[in-house]
Amino acid sequence: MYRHGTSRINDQGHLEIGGVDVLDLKKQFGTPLYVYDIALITERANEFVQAFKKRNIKAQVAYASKAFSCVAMVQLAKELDLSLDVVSGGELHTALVAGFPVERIHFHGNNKSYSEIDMAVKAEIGCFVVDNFYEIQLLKEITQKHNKKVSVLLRITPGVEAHTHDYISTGQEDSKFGFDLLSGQALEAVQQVEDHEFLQLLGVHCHIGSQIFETTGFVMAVEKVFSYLAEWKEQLNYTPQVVNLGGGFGIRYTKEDTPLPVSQYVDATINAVIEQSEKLGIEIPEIWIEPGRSLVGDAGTTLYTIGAKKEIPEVRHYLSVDGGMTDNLRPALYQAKYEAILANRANEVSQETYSIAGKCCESGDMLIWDISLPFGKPGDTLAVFCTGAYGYSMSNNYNRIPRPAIVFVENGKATLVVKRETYEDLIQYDLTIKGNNII
Ligand SMILES: Cc1ncc(COP(=O)(O)O)c(C=O)c1O
Ligand SMILES: N[C@@H](CCCC[NH3+])C(=O)O
Repeated sequence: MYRHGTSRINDQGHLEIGGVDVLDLKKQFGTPLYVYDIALITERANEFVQAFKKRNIKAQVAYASKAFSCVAMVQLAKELDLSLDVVSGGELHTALVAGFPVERIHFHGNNKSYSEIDMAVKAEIGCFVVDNFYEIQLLKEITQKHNKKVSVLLRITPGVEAHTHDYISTGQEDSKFGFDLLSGQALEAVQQVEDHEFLQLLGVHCHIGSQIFETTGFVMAVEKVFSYLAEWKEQLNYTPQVVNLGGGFGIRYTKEDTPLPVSQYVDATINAVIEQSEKLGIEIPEIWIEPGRSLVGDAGTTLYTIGAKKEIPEVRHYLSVDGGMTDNLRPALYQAKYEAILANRANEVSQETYSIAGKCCESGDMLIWDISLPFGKPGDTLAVFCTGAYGYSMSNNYNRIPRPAIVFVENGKATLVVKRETYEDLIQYDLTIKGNNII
């Protein structure tokens, strides 16, 4: 077993995370269950923060809460001195309820609604990452209405294609996100923001994609951004206070993945920003980044109970679990790969190649296509690793399956932070038809 954070096999041959035997977690909270290793999230956050501190660079490390948002996670991000990236009214509401310092909240999104912007302006959040002209227009109206100034970063599409799955690369020119550079849209946006009394232009933002294993894309993005900053300096005498390079730092899901140490990503971007600033003759701007997956991905493990088995001789051996694409959409959406073990017999030798099926009425609801495990039987506990990012946050109720509970584990203690959904929760918005009356 590859060791993630505090995970280990204990004397009973069970998987243990954060000093807690996962079979005790199963007994107490049931399955499927998302388990988060808090020491590992803390370690990752510190790695990012220290990588900037070491270089004496002014920075903000904003946790991209789309990766995993719930009140307890946002509270943890606050404790870890991170900033917070939100992309919707819902994520913003979670942050406000969690008491996250508003000045460190950054609001993203390619189609923020009037009411979402209104909510954020009233809350006096730290900055808007503005995506398009419609949003500039809404911001003008809403800031004027409340007589409040807001800080703005302009999101641009740098035209850099990161080597990742098509659906998760966002920096290429043909993207729904951000202002286009080539056509002059970005320059026009700078002018519009600069000219408005309630909008303060802090700088630029770009994000080239997700699950990236090399530094080249980030360096190229910096070079591209600065080539345009040169133009803006010359034409508008504008220099940025902040350059935000987004998130996207890859993690190890399986042995095919080869992520770099956090400091290597950070150092490469710092070096590129310093080099380009010197070339341009401007003060080094603050560098902001937005890691999501790399802060919480490998800290999450999902526990399932194995139920049905189906053996098709010489074709495939299926093991079905009590969750699937409802709690982890990534295999179905991106053909994402995961590693897993039998958590109740973790020392036993693998004897069989299995395919792990979810319980949804969907042939594509497969969590893992091929994995070697000891002989599996109903009641065994399967632990799937690295499910901490975009698992719970993309979970759904397909087939009216309730969402799992979430526990945080640390120093031998487990804390329930999100309750398991119930069947009653599932029908809470349903109205009953009686005769012609909906009640
Ligand atoms: C603008 C922006 N920032 C940050 C992130 C977080 O990315 P990741 O979870 O890959 O670090 C994303 C998602 O790709 C994003 O779109
Ligand atoms: N949800 C995606 C990443 C999208 C990142 C957000 N821009 C994933 O699971 O990998």
